[in-house]
Amino acid sequence: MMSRFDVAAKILGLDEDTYNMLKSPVKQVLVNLPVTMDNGRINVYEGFRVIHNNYMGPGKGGIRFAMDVDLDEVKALAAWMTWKCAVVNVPFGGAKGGVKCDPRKMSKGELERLTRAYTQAMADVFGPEKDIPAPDMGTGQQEMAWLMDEFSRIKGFTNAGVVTGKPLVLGGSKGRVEATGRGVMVTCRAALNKLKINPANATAAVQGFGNVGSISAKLLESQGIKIVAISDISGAYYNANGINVSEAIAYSQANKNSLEGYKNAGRITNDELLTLDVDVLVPAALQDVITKENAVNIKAKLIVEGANGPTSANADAILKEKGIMIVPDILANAGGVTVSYFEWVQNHQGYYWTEERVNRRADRTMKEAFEQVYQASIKFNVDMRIAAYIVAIDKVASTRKLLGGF
Ligand SMILES: NC(=O)C1=CN([C@@H]2O[C@H](COP(=O)(O)OP(=O)(O)OC[C@H]3O[C@@H](n4cnc5c(N)ncnc54)[C@H](O)[C@@H]3O)[C@@H](O)[C@H]2O)C=CC1
Ligand SMILES: O=C(O)CCC(=O)C(=O)O
Repeated sequence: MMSRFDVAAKILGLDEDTYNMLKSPVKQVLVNLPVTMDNGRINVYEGFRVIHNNYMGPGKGGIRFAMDVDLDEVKALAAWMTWKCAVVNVPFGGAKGGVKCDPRKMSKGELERLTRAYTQAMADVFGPEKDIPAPDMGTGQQEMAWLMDEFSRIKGFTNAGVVTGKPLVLGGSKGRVEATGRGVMVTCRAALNKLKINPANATAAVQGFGNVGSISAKLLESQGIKIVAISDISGAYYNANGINVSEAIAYSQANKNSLEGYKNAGRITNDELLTLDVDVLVPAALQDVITKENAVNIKAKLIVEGANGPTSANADAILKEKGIMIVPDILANAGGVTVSYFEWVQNHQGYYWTEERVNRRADRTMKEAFEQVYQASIKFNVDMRIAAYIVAIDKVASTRKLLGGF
């Protein structure tokens, strides 16, 4: 995060005071969460919440349940949220949370107790006008429902706007589940258009088959793009004739959210998927999967980053040299936070929008953001990632100057 920030800040001529204010998080909270397990023992989990910045509005960002979460990762993810919200003009600052745990090895009851313990510990941090969490890796609608319930109990009244990505019956927004993948599809189409590649003749490989990966694959397929490879933590699956994504989703759902044993494709590794001869590569699982080691072998003409931080900083230069266009994470996956913002607006209005309205507004936001970043890349003669940082840092820095107060 910092290496890209530094490049963009230098091009923008950011003054040292503003640079110093933007580079560090405004708040970092670390908690230990004792949780009674089903066997009666107590496990203590480490939890984090970082608010990177709140100049543009309350903190906003997901909660990650994963074994490798640590403070450094959450700090980077929170900063990315600041830049992401600015790129799509969502009036929020950046935040992120995490709990070091393996949700796949926990029962539903254990996950509920953990989510409630985390919410209790963060009750003074969260708030609809302060810091608004959402789902990220390892969490989804159910965790958001528990979080809303626990927060509402603590505050003594129903508080829907404290969290987004909720189930519809609790004040969730239509279109939020699909929003991140939809944004990937919209920005992918915009990029293919610039590259003069017809989607009907294009092939794609998608890494990760959770919320972002599976829906990106499904929506890219709906645009005529042939999905030749998909993957999840169990491995990667390749079929040169195209994978039927709806069928793969149904298989995964019936198989405890795993593609393990998926038969209608040959087995390859997650690393092999990244270097397939395809037009579009969508990394939609983990960070740092595209490295300086494998970047030289990447054959895709376009990378659309569904995941946060999938490309390491030193791989960028190699990809640029190879002429590969990247739609960077802070643009490509911003459809999720855009519809989270719409959800928060609907919670405040107490009036709920149709799916058609949500999608139309989100698509427009994503197309406009793509074009703004694309134009900045031409104006400053930089790649799309640095252009996105330039657009975002400029907005946040100008807001800081208007706020004054020093
Ligand atoms: N859910 C959302 O709305 C948003 C998510 N993101 C980012 O997208 C990425 C994926 O998030 P979600 O889809 O929400 O998570 P998820 O938990 O729904 O799915 C994660 C997927 O990654 C796979 N995976 C895990 N370890 C893997 C490995 N070593 N190799 C290959 N695949 C592996 C899992 O099997 C699963 O299919 C993360 O980087 C997240 O921060 C970004 C913006 C919004
Ligand atoms: O929907 C949101 O508020 C944030 C989602 C998120 O964590 C992300 O975009 O990385």
